[in-house]
Amino acid sequence: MRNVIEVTGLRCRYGDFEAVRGIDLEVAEGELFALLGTNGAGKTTTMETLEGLRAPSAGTVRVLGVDPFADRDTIRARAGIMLQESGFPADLTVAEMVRLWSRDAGDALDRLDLAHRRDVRIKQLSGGERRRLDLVLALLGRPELLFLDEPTTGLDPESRRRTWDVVRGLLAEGTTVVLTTHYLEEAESLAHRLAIMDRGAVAVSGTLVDVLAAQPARIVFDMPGRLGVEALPMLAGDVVHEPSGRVEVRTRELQDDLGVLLAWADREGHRLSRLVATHASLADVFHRTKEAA
Ligand SMILES: Nc1ncnc2c1ncn2[C@@H]1O[C@H](COP(=O)(O)OP(=O)(O)OP(=O)(O)O)[C@@H](O)[C@H]1O
Repeated sequence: MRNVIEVTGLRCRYGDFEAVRGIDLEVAEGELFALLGTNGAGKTTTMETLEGLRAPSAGTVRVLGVDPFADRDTIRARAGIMLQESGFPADLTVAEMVRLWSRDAGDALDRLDLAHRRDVRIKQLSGGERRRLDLVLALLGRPELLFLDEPTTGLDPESRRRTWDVVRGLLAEGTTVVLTTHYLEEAESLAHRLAIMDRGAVAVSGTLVDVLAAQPARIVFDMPGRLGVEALPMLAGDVVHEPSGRVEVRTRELQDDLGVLLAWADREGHRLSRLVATHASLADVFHRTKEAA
């Protein structure tokens, strides 16, 4: 698969302060790449560099085969950009704003549930509606590469799901997407590949599957009766018995340990109430990253 973005040794300075400290990134055609990190980690600075809005202090950046800062025309023609904050003319209506950008809004207003707000002035839109309008505008011209900087901040759960559906539709059509978000479940549901930044550096990166598989999975249940952990069968994972009676098994052998546990419960006639078995979440990976820092 062709790389749409290649970044090597990227550094970005604001005066004496180095916000991005030598990062490497690759984004393949047609994938969704999530750039995650704590506040101030350097995500927006990196995105702005990829979008051609900022020159790097050092390193090389290739986007769609060009240097995005030197060749902004290429980026403008082929990429859609949804910034973290947009400065729309507040007195224009939604329809006027869309016409200003393009003759053909296609069904983007419909897809993002804004068609009924066409004649409303931008200043009268709710925060969530404005965010959806940002996305509509980024989609005009059917870009092959889309930058989404915190696209669902301020959206209610239904609008967020609708936005995810739109993004999934774009991926199915072959669009490449670079996303930043503070909602880890958003990245977990959409990303093929991700990087977690911490204070200007990449702390973790890889495919979503590999990043999650690197952390132990978890089995949680209420210990039956008044049994102690010594009653449990031999498990590969570490067992923690909370005073509340809840047991947590952290394991790299989820399927095997779950099988042993269920066979034991069956044999002994126990019910494991509130049983949950789950692979690691991005939230687990994120917290580990912060603990390790
Ligand atoms: N114009 C600027 N001048 C000086 N420092 C800046 C400027 N813009 C950003 N910074 C600093 O650079 C660092 C990285 O900022 P950046 O906005 O890239 O982080 P971020 O990961 O996007 O954070 P957030 O999640 O809060 O949006 C922060 O410490 C920030 O204070």
